[in-house]
Amino acid sequence: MSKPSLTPMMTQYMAIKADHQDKLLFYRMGDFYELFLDDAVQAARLLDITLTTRGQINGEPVKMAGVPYHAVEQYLARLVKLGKSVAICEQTGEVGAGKGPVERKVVRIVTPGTLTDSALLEDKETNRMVAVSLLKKQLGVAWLSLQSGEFRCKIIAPEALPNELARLQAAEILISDQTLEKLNLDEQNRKLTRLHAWQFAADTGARLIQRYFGSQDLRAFGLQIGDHDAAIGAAGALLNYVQQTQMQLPKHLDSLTLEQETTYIGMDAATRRNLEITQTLNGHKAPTLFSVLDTCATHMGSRLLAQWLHQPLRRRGQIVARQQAVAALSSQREQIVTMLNQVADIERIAARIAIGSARPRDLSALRDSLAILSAFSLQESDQSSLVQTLLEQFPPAAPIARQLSKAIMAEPAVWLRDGGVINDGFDAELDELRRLQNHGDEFLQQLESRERERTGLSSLKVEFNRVHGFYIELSKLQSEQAPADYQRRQTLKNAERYVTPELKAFEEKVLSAQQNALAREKQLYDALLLQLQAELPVLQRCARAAASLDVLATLAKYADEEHYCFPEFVNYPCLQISQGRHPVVAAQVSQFTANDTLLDDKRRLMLLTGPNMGGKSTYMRQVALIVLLAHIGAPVPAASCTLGEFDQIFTRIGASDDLAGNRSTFMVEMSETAYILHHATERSLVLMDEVGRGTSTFDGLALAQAIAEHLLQKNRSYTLFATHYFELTRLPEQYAHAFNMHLSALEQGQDIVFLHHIEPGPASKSYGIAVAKLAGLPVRALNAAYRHLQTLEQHASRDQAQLDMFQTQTTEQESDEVTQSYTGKDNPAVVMPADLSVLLNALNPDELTPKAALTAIYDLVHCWQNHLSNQTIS
Ligand SMILES: Nc1ncnc2c1ncn2[C@@H]1O[C@H](COP(=O)(O)OP(=O)(O)OP(=O)(O)O)[C@@H](O)[C@H]1O
Repeated sequence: MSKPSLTPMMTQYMAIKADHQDKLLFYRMGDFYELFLDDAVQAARLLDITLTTRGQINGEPVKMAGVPYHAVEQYLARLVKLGKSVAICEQTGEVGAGKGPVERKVVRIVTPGTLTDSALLEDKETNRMVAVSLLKKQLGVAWLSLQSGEFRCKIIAPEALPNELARLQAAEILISDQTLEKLNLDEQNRKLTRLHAWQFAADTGARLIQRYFGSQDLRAFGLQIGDHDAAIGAAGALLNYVQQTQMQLPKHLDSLTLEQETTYIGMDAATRRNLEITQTLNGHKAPTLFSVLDTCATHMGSRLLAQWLHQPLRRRGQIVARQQAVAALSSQREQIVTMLNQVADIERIAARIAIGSARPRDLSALRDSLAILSAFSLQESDQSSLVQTLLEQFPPAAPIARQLSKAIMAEPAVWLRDGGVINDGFDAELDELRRLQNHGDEFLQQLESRERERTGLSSLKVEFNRVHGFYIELSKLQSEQAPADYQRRQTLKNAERYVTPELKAFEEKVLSAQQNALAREKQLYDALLLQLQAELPVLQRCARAAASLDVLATLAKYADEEHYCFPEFVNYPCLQISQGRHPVVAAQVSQFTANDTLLDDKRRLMLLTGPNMGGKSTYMRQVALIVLLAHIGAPVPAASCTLGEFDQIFTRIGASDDLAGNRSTFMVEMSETAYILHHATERSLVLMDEVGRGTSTFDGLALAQAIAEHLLQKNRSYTLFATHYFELTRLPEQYAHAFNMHLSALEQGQDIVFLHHIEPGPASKSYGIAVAKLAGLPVRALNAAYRHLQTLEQHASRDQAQLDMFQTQTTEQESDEVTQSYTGKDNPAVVMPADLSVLLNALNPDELTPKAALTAIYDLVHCWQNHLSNQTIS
């Protein structure tokens, strides 16, 4: 096949594209970024832009789509949200400098995990890139945020990966095909970026880490070749990827830390979802725990709050230090908020300084923010050592603020290329160039009056425009008398424009002064950025301290205004909450009923019953959210709260299909339950909401009972177990550590009033039909439901008799066998040996409909016959 004949520009395009096959290539042509061929087709579909053609290759039109350069950020943001990476190719050579197309180069690669541009980032979210590496059965995870400089790694069990990714809320996941094959990750996941396995090699990783931090030994980071190879490889892959996409390694990354499993309270992915920490179950951003609590003054504070909520601490010392800080800030909250309201997002500005993309307005905002922070003090900061440490981070920024005040104009231009960024008096050379330009006005005025006098022409004016530069203008009428040294430049309808040698010489001087001034400003600006890069650690410490102060002051508001209390931590098993509230639901309903909770070593499993809509899910989540808030050092929505030690929170709430993962609702329910039974300990909080309801009644009941028993006997976790299976409320008869509670409701005729109040003992009824009535089910259907309910209850009383016997026979050791014999409605073996007197006792003739009476007679006869035949056999 003959080689396609390409234009020089297409040849250049193809060569650049060959290095960026897996990305969309934005190829700069004048005021547009153009995409060609398949890239154009993809971009046209994803961005809804017009697909056109330009030229031909082998007789086929070349598909092309473009976006204007000034609006590129909004297009990039959309592509990145869709998980695409984009290579930005700029014109780097002089136009017309040589033969062929102007020189072009890829200057950066925009990927979901490496964003730093404020236009492409969510203000309140931390963008993290995570690398995953499996080496000899050891799974290493490393993560990095280019905006905050966070850089950490961890060794985890392979099955914990989905939970870790959920905790880190990864924007991009770097992984090799080999690792992906062995892990249970969805290959279609848009966040995956596949890299070669060699990029995760531990020895290369070690070299990159040591070189970046200028250290001789990995042990400084708590890492060791041989012990932590997978984590080292993952961290190395991240550094390499940043270098490749940013064309540099920015200097602001934190010292790499190895995170321990015991640092935070563990929460699996399902728990984070179910507790609606930063996202609702429907995928919305509000109302969530975060959206309700977040009144932070700065975006840095909001991001840190979200981070704290996803990483509740286990170390008591840290928690108590935060509690003390919140308490100390309470009386000075307004002062802090007023101050922070004037502080910009220093963390993100620092990141842009690190990669050299900070704009003039970033620096003026930084200057103002640092000046405010470094002058800030609090009177009663000595009540908390944490607050004192935070405040100590601000004064070292004062010299940077002073330097910026000297260097940057009060209100600099948006773009450096327009000039007007560097302050007057900062640089003698720049001042001189500017003087030349400004002096120009005086010169022009003098010239104008001189020429008027010389020519005696009253219409003479000296002016300037961008196209023609400086000129002398005369009206048409007087143009006849123009002196001989006036050279005509332009003819208008009513005027003539001229230049003189003197004016030309002046123009050259001014224009070159202008260009030189712009070039000098750029030089000075770049030098300033370099100086600031050396100050990055100060800036980052300042940003983090401001963010922490913001979050602590925000939490103080809840202690003051919403009557939240500080939990007390004890060294014995205890989960005691009095007058607890659900922070999100309480903010939404007009009157929230506060409720108590008490679990301890003797009360391990609460069986929670009550009508639909009675408040069971709300109550259970409220307990988990209070435990979570307690561990971020926040006050909690309760009158008092005492907590023992906690290691993990698990929830099995609600039913959702995982169609993409090829798992039915029931399968999801059981996999999540299996995970809990395998991992929960006696320090874990477990919420089980209606487990077993996804299958047939008997299977569901059998499973629910077995799961509750497992939690009681094996896991011994603090468990809240909500159920509609009333049979389960008998568990406390067998297990001393189980107890019943219910959410109360009042029945008024066929209607129901929810009290939402928790009370001891099991609920007496489920009120399902009353709730259906509230939901507006047609009267006809409701009446039919009442009739069916009556019939079913007659049958149930027979089944209940069987269950009674079944339960009295059960011992703890036999419970496994019993669960198996209790198999389901399709299995004839379900019929248990029946006791006639129990059946008869359960009958209430006054309440029987004729049909139910007939069924009861059949049952009795059947039971009697069984009894007789059993006797015959024995
Ligand atoms: N303590 C409370 N005080 C006031 N309102 C409450 C309280 N608890 C719950 N509610 C209200 O009742 C609604 C239903 O609560 P929830 O979903 O917790 O009930 P449920 O018992 O879990 O229902 P179901 O069994 O149908 O899942 C909530 O959306 C909330 O509006």
